[in-house]
Amino acid sequence: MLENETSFLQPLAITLLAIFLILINKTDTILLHYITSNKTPTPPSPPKLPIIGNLHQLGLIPHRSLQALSQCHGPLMLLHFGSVPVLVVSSAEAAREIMKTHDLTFSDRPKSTNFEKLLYNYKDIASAPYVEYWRQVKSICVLNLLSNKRVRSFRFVREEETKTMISDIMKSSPSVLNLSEMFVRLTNDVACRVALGRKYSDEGMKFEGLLREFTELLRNTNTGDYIPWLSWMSRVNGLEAKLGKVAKQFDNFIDRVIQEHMNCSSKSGDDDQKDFDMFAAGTDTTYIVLEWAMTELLRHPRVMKKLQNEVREIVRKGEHLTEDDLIGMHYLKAVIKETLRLHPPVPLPLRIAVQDVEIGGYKIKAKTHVMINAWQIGRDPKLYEKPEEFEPERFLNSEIDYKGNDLQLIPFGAGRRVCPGIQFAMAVNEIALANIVHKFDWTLPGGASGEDLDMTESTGTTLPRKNALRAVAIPFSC
Ligand code: HEM
Repeated sequence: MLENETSFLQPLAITLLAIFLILINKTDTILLHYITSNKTPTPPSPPKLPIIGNLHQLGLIPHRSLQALSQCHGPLMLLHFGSVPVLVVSSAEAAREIMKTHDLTFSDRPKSTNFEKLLYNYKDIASAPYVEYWRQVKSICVLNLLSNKRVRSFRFVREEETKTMISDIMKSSPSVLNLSEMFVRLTNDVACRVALGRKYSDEGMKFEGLLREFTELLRNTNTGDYIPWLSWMSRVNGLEAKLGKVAKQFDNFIDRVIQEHMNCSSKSGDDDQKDFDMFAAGTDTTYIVLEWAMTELLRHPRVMKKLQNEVREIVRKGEHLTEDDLIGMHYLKAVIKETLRLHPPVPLPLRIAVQDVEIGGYKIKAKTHVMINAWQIGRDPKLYEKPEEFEPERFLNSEIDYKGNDLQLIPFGAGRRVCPGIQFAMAVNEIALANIVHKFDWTLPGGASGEDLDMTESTGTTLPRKNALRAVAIPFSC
């Protein structure tokens, strides 16, 4: 019986073992198939060179070179700047994935030696890591300086400084004016008065020169950030020494400001810390809007005339233009919006992935830098008719806004790290532009035509004109 049973069990055991082995083999194959078919690809990449990766493809005007590359490789492409992977985002849908859907994953900023040296080891809001410190300083800054209420309360500063600019223009008419310089001074003076209690431009070129060097250094990138073993270059080419010098001078300046505040017992040292961003993020962007708006108006006499008509109808000649008058100036707002679409002062806002994530079917690894091509998105023919034309009318009856809700227009970014200075910047720009076109008619030096106006863009993280904008003001007489 037992023998019989054994003889029955033996083939059964062999059969079971065989089934088991087949199953294992099958499971293995299924698993392998699953793994291979589920292996998420990385975004398309143009071929790269050893050591420098794709850095050579950036050219002098990166947002334009990246636009050309994305036309071959798509709205999500992976480049390598030296050893650093950089995801370049070139469509509104892809930007939505980064700045809205996966905002938390991309809530950090890449490190930069220049920011580290100039901004007290990332103590400013714009480059601070996404931690409690960032949350606190951003809310202090918004509460004290940038909320709607606070921005409204600084109205008299904007009106006074605009008046000073208009009277300077009046004095120099009909000579050729450097408008770029005037716009820089206006925005710096407003920012200094609001954040530091007084302006410093009346101390002559020393302060303005320091601010210029400071913002230029922040605009530039350091080779060592992308190719670490080449970081010695900044010692040889003088960049490190310059960073040290400017950081020291800026530190002395801030010390002086704090001392002045303490003497007046009006502000605490902590309060002054939040003020750095007024220079780092605020002034090097706001004036750029005025610069390009006037450039486009000089190139498009039809738009200039239409804007002047609107402003001059609301505020008659000889009357004083105030912020109350801006409410009805819809064309003015459309002109500024159109300027922000074509010339976003920060063309390539930067983020960094804090963890692995899948975007648009592609795998993005933690620590990948992200560049959102806001400049290209604003010129996307799928989103805008005749995208290269300056036509403020497109925004007259449009709901599209620039506050970060409509990803097709993101000059101020979007999501958690959106710019908190939108109201501040727009308030300065609107009153300044309205006054400039209200009080003067404008021509180009030597009677040049608008079509001949040089449109070359500067290079760097912000996008001013390469060459200063010069024009002639003729006081409006009838
Ligand atoms: C037209 C003028 C301005 C433009 C176009 C602009 C643009 C931007 C952009 C694109 C960002 C990055 C947003 C993102 O990553 O999503 C940013 C961040 C920032 N901006 Fe502005 N900005 C302007 C004016 C200002 C002003 C006037 C201030 C302050 C007075 C300011 C303060 C900041 C700060 C503190 C951040 C960092 C926010 C963060 O990282 O959480 N900006 N800005």
